[in-house]
Order: sequence, then C-alpha cells, then structure tokens
Amino acid sequence: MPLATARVTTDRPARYVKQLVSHMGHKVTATLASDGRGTITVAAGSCTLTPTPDRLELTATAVDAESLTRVQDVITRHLVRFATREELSVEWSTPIDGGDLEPTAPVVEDYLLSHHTPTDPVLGELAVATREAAADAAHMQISSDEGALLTMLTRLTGAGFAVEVGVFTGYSTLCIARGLTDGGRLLACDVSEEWTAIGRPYWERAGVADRIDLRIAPALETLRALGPEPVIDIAFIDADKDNYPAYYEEIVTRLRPGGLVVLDNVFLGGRVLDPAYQEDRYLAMRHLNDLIAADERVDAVMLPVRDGLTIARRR
Ligand SMILES: C[S@@+](CC[C@H](N)C(=O)[O-])C[C@H]1O[C@@H](n2cnc3c(N)ncnc32)[C@H](O)[C@@H]1O
Repeated sequence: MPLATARVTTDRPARYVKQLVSHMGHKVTATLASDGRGTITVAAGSCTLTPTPDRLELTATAVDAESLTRVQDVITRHLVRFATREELSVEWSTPIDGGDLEPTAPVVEDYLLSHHTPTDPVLGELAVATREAAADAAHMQISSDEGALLTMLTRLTGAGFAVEVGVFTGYSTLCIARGLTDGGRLLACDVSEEWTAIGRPYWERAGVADRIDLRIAPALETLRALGPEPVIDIAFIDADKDNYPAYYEEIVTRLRPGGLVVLDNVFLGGRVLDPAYQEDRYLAMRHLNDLIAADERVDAVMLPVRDGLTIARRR
C-alpha cells in the first residue's frame, strides 16, 4: 500500500487535529486518541495526524496511488482552510510502500560493516556454523556491527547483570557476555534447545560460558520469575515480536537507574510505518514504539541500525 508523510510547521498542531476530527467526523470516520493523535478515514484511504510540540505530522495511506492523492488533497484542503491565522505549508513526501523501505542503502551497509573493530575469529566461526546448521533461519542472527554495538553498550554501562530475550545460536549472547564486568552474569532466554546448542561450544571457546545462564522456557516466565528489584544493567530484546510490549514492561521495571534496554527490529522491515500492515506483530511494535517515545521512565532513541534499534535508558 502506498503511503506518504508530511510535516507541517505550526505552533497549534493539537488544535488543528481536534478541528479536523470534529469537522470531518460529521461525514466520515474520524477519531481522536487520548494522546491527541487523530485518524481520519475517507473512502479512498486514511490519514493519521500526530501533534508534536512544534509541528503536525501526517501519514496518509490508501490502496493505490490515485486514492492516496485524493486522501492527501482532502486533508491538505481542510488544514489550510482551518488555518485562518497562519499560512500552512503542507508538503507531502514522494509516496512509498512501507514494505519496500530500506533504512540503509546496501553500499552504506557494506561500508559500516567494514568499519567497526574487526570481529574476532570465534564470532566469525559461529556465524558460519549458524549458516550451515540453520540456513533458512540464519537471517535471524544480528549483524557484526550490531554485535560490536552490544559489546560496547554492555561495557559502557559497566554491566554486571544482563538479560537477553532471544538467543538463537548465541551470537548476540556472546557479544553481551564479552562486555560484562568480571564475575558478571547474563540471563539468556530462549525456547529452542536445538538452536542454542549450536552456540554453546563457541561460548566455551570464547571463555565466557560460565557467565551465561541459559534458560530454555518462554522468556516471559523467566522474566517474571525475577524478583521486583531493579537489578538489570542492560537487556537486549530480539525474540517473538508480538510479545515485545510485555518483554519491555517486565524489563523496564527491573532496570537500575542508568540501565539500558535495547530492542532490535523496531522497523519490522519498514512495515511498522505503513498502517496497511495490521497483523498482531505490526500493531504490537507500532504501539510499543509510540509507548517508549512517550515513556517518562526512560530516555529513548531509535536508530536506523539494520532493521531499527531502539535504546532506552532508565531515568
Ligand atoms: C531473532 S532470533 C534471536 C537472534 C539472536 N539475538 C542472535 O543474535 O543470533 C529470535 C529467537 O527468539 C526465540 N523465541 C521465540 N519465542 C520466544 C519466547 N516466547 N521466549 C523466548 N525465546 C523465544 C526463538 O527461538 C529465536 O531463537
């Protein structure tokens, strides 16, 4: 489904959303959420209107390019009409399909991959072993630049206790375990004996196996069995997407002040931007991305690393 976005500079964004929803609600479906966000659905498609402190952000989507133009036109016309005290400029982006988004061009990816500290041989061999043993699933493994970032973040936080949700064959596990302080522990959660067994020999060879406490069980059970105290220094979430909001909640309440929670795949291949994708995983990720951005317990930043990486630091 094509979608287009626009940023409208104004100091009255929330007011325009209310006006549009109220006016257009007489003829079409228009809703106002508790956070001030509006959604207007016309025959041709729909548009979400998000007020921010200094602008109004619009995302329009429709079944085809022609319908998208109609949605853009109707929203633009109404906005301009309601702006009696200022001249609004509504410039729409070129339409794209949410499923086709590429956060980084391949050439940039190659350049990034060749400019982090060289990966050590054990990690490289684990990547090869993963491709051989789990060819169809090997894409689940994080990339070497993400691995380097995880080790760095673990070191920067001086982490003595880390949590990982989604081990697979243990590449990210190894990267986090390496960054822990001496005597540090990593609680590593996964449901697969088979995949995690591939990683164990590499953890041994890297000399970090004694730091890793692997729990084969649904991660929510493992997290909920932790006490309520804020003991986590760093956590990495990279498992089943529908459960991301629940993982985030269980972890954020147990993060020590200054601790980090890192979430992978927050773009979901770009589909998280495209309201056409309505399956549970997209709804869960969209909801969580909005929630984290507004969560007063953390400071958060979303980075275009691979499939999108959010880092949230507990205040
Ligand atoms: C994307 S992979 C993790 C990749 C890993 N971080 C790496 O770098 O190789 C997702 C993992 O989550 C695990 N998983 C899926 N559902 C889970 C659940 N409910 N609890 C724990 N782990 C789960 C899968 O078994 C899979 O190994």
